[in-house]
Amino acid sequence: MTDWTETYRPTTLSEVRGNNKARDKLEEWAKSWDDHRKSVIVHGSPGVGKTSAAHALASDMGWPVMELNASDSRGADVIEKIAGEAAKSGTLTAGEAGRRLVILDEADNFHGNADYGGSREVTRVVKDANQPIVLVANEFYDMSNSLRNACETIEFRDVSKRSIVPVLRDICRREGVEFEEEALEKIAESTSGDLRSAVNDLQAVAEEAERLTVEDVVTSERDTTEGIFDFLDELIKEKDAEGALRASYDVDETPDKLLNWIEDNVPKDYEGAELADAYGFLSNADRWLGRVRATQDYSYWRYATDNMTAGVAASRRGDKGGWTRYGPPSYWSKLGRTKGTRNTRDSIAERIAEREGTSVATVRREILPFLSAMTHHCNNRDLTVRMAAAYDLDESEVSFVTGSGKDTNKVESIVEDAAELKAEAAVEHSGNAFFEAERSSADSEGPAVDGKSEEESDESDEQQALTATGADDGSGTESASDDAAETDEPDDDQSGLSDFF
Ligand SMILES: Nc1ncnc2c1ncn2[C@@H]1O[C@H](COP(=O)(O)OP(=O)(O)OP(=O)(O)O)[C@@H](O)[C@H]1O
Repeated sequence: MTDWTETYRPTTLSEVRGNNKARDKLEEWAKSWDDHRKSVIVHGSPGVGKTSAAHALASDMGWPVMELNASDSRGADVIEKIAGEAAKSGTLTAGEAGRRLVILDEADNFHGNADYGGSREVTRVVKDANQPIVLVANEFYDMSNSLRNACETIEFRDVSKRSIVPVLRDICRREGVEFEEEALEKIAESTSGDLRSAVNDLQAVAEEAERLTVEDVVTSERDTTEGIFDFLDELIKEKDAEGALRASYDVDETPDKLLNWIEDNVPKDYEGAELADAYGFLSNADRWLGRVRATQDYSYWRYATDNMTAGVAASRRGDKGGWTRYGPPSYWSKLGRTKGTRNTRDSIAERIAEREGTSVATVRREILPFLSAMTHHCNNRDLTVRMAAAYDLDESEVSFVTGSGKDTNKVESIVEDAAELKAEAAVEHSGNAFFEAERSSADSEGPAVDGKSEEESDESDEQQALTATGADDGSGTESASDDAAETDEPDDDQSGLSDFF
């Protein structure tokens, strides 16, 4: 059966649902392009219709599309050629006729591709473009400062349940699928803002059932999550490295989703040095996933899987028994999906980045998840207080990182204690209260680094350049620092977490 997300891809802007303002802005941008000649960044969570909107726009405007993405091997000179061609074609064919829309997909990933000469080159091309360019990105802040500043910006928000349900209803009618209204609502709810996932889920359930009922939706949700709980039990408590890897073959999840499940659940049973080791492996796994994204070379998936399964199992020390309430990656991995949480996350990340002298992207990908795991539900109160003190976190920020309720006495008292600690520290000396303390306590527990990161530092230049993907968030100033992240230089940021142990 064909993929419904393809069949029902919007062909005109008016079919793009749920982001009316963004849609109008995009249209306005295109219509006035001749006057401003700026490129535009369209950013937002996956599956909210950014790429579809760009294509729909082109079709509405009657512009042919030239699409490139970060893994394309064609390089910046190709974009330059396309972007610079307007002058030529403009003379051949009068006015708008020679116009085409350049869509740069995964624009937050270009710095990972050496063929493009890094984001600096892309920025230059984007600035001088003779054709309208739409840059599509998930993570606005993963693009360099100068690239962001050179462009107009349009944010696509998560699609509301209210906008998702009619899309699903429409598809059902066109496919001749009978449905309970409530079933559609259930699907819309569980995909929280991601319209593509909603359409995919709808298709998956509809293929199994004559008539779509709420029970069908609930059962299908349960089926896809059931296997994973058994796997987590095996990985975290029972199997050795090889067994854990084998067990993962039966799990029906992509490695990136699996990583979310593992990183959310491993702190429920691991602690101290074993947790630190496990996070070292998870962080390696995440880097391999980053390489997959940057290169579209899915053969790297297996290294990600090795790290997150065998690595995590091998980090276990001592027997684990009993029953643990594992849960879906509801908290941390969903952060950043809504604008509110994205703003909180980014504001904390910027502060930590400044304090730790690293990039916002590194903080977001590596340090915040780590802090979140180590202070989960404020279980380690002392550590949570030190963290709040070190980074000036208020109640809502502590609750964001730890996952605890904002108004709980626990969080309030932590923030009070943090204020006291800060006052004391101001007397002695300020500085990095949190990591200083962490580092010394981890030192005393023996080396926690898994050895893999050392191996990684022996990698080829090319791989180091790829590894640098996560380092260039552009939050710093342009020039020297950007260059370092975009060329072959290994970047200090990359050492990420392991440095703190
Ligand atoms: N706003 C929307 N209106 C209508 N359909 C949508 C919308 N968003 C997503 N879809 C459906 O999801 C599919 C994927 O959307 P699209 O690729 O445009 O999302 P995206 O935001 O670009 O995601 P990504 O960042 O992962 O590429 C579309 O083909 C369409 O079926």
